[in-house]
Amino acid sequence: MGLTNQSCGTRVNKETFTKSTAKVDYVIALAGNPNTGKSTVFNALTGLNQHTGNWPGKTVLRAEGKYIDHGLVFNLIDLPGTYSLQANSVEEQVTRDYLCFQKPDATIVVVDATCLERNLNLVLQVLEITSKVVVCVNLVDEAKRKKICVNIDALAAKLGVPVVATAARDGIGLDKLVKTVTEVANGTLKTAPYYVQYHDSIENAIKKIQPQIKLLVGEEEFNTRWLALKLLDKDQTVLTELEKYLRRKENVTTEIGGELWA
Ligand SMILES: Nc1nc2c(ncn2[C@@H]2O[C@H](COP(=O)(O)OP(=O)(O)OP(=O)(O)O)[C@@H](O)[C@H]2O)c(=O)[nH]1
Ligand SMILES: [Mg+2]
Repeated sequence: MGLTNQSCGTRVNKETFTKSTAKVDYVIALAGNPNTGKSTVFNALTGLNQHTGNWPGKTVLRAEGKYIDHGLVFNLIDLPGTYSLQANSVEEQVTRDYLCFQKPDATIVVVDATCLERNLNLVLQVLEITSKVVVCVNLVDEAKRKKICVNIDALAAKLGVPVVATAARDGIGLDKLVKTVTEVANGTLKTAPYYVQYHDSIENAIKKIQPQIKLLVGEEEFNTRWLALKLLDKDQTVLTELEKYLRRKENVTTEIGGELWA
């Protein structure tokens, strides 16, 4: 089945869209290895309702656009292609910081059906940051040509998040992708992500410092297990971003406090 008027940015009724553009109901991130079809998915969903620029302070292209599903407006962010979230490159840092500190309502991880194993490394890393994930197994047409068959249900059961097969260039599977993303974003579809278990010494260290991190950043704010891992890793870039985030939060609280007392 192809895209529907209801779900697709390119085909959505212009009048309906214009009325709703002022508000955004959900923010959705698109992540994935380079060349997996992220921008193809992005363009198919947002059509002309998109704009590009650079990420603040970086020479990395940022594209974002809107689409509508069931009257709700979704802001889609096309993140740079990355093989991991180790922050070894500016692209990896942009993607990791966005997922961690901007906290999108759902994240689509686009993977290549013809080389799934290599792509799953990033999926596992994204799952460590956020549980609100939909895996989009793209290029299934190419996989079929190479006689590769991906067991979508088995993959979903193993990862604990929904998995949707697509051939984005031909618009195949995108309506199901949109529906699944809506369900994950609004919480009607609950996920139970697979977490990598580390060596006992690391797991014990995580247990020790996680409560301290929860006290510092608040329980609901972040995936404190992931932050604990990064701190154990002595990842300075995460510390810097966390400090910035906490400073911003403190300023907002002070401003709100000032308004209340004024
Ligand atoms: N056969 C086939 N080709 C596809 C599909 N989706 C995307 N492509 C092609 O794959 C190539 C890469 O697609 P992009 O959408 O640019 O991939 P990307 O993930 O945005 O790439 P980067 O931004 O460089 O990381 C393009 O030539 C697309 O036309 C698909 O489902 N099937
Ligand atoms: Mg792209």
